[in-house]
Amino acid sequence: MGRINIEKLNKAYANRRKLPRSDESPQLRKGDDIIVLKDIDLKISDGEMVCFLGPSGCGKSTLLRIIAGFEDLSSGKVRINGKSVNGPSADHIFVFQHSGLFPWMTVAQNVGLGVRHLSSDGRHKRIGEFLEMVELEGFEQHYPRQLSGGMQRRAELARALAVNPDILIMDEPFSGLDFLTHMKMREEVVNMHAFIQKTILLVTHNIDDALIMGDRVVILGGSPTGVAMDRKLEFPRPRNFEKSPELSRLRSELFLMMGVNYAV
Ligand SMILES: Nc1ncnc2c1ncn2[C@@H]1O[C@H](COP(=O)(O)OP(=O)(O)OP(=O)(O)O)[C@@H](O)[C@H]1O
Repeated sequence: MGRINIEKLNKAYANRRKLPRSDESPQLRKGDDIIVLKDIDLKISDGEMVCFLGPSGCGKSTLLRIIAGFEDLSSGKVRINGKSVNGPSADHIFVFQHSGLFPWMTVAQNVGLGVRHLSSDGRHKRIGEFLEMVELEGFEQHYPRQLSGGMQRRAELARALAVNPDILIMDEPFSGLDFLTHMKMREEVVNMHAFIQKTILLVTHNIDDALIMGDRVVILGGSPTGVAMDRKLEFPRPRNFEKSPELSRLRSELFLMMGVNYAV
């Protein structure tokens, strides 16, 4: 189960830069707190795919790091399945990283990392299942350097899925991929989500990705950052902007919210 409850979450970092302060324009001094996230309230249901959008530097990654337990919050509460987060939990959460494969291990060994507790047969079966899901059967004995960038990303996805986490955290999972691989990977994540029904938190800069993939889109914004928009996406799948005027209208609305007048 992957239920997340965030209440009145605040996060501040100590300012390490020394800035001048004049009476006319008081500025932040070294040691003052910089508030990054303010009063974030979110309830995420088990199995929901939530896409987070927001301007660069607004605190999307910080929020996910706090949920994953890698970072402390300054005040407020984050609960996963009713329990307060106190540090990373490998049982519940898997953070999908690109370039996360170990180069000295084969694809099968990399994918099998999180399932070492299974018997040899069980491990073999699990590795096979997920390599098949990401269409990498036949590449078990390859090393990461022998795979294309897109194949490496799919192997990383198989590794994340093999762990069978309650919550999968993906911070810009498609960055650096070419257009077609990006589209394919996006489709794979949507299909995979429909199949495994796990909670997925995905940070992206790409409005189309959020609208095509998410069960819900959360836009972070403002200064300090709060939840600027939280919208359920109840559009049927596969989603298509051309066939759904309503989805297309929402797309234009989001582009405007992000400061772009003409969505292309
Ligand atoms: N360890 C840290 N110490 C001080 N400030 C930090 C630290 N980590 C992040 N910040 C600041 O917190 C803010 C939010 O950073 P974060 O990386 O969460 O933003 P983001 O929305 O994920 O950005 P991007 O979209 O560019 O990846 C930024 O202003 C950043 O400089």
